[in-house]
Amino acid sequence: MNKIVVVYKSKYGSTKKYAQWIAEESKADLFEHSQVDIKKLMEYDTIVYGGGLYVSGIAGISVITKNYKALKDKRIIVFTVGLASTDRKEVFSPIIEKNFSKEMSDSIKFFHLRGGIDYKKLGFIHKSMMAMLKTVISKKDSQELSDDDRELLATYGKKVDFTDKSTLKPLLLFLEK
Ligand SMILES: Cc1cc2nc3c(=O)[nH]c(=O)nc-3n(C[C@H](O)[C@H](O)[C@H](O)COP(=O)(O)O)c2cc1C
Repeated sequence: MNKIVVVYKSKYGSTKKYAQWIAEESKADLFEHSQVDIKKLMEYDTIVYGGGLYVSGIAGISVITKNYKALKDKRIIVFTVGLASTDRKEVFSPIIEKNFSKEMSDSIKFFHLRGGIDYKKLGFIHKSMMAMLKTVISKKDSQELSDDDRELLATYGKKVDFTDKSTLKPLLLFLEK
């Protein structure tokens, strides 16, 4: 039997929502990342890890990367949840390079999903970081702006939610294999 576990770290809830959907659809066990250790993870054949993106870091990913030696013969799937649109591979290659060794990235299967942001709910540090990012983007020439830059400027200070269950289809199909 293929025993599946979904583990996630979510600061504001988007990653948690996707993790719950995946666990429901694949009848997997579900844990917040602080509830698992290597002993728990070793009980499963397939590990799905989801983390929110914060300045290109994947929240809580060390539970996989630090334990990779013990986990490497398992099927590992990592999904990231961020604001950036997910159709541009060039955005995600550096994120994978930053968070994983070559050995890890060759054997882990990655999926990228869109989350959301509610500026009212951001903590002080995150609010300041987003304000700095807005300042940097605002200084760019308009020809230099990416679609994501334009979207950030248009939605800055507001609430946006791009979470969409249907975007999980490729991940769920992969899990069925
Ligand atoms: C300080 C900060 C940094 C962020 N950095 C990124 C980033 O590098 N790439 C991205 O796509 N989204 C980024 N985001 C957006 C979050 O990834 C997005 O809000 C996501 O839905 C968070 O998921 P969570 O609520 O499950 O933690 C950032 C948000 C904040 C507040």
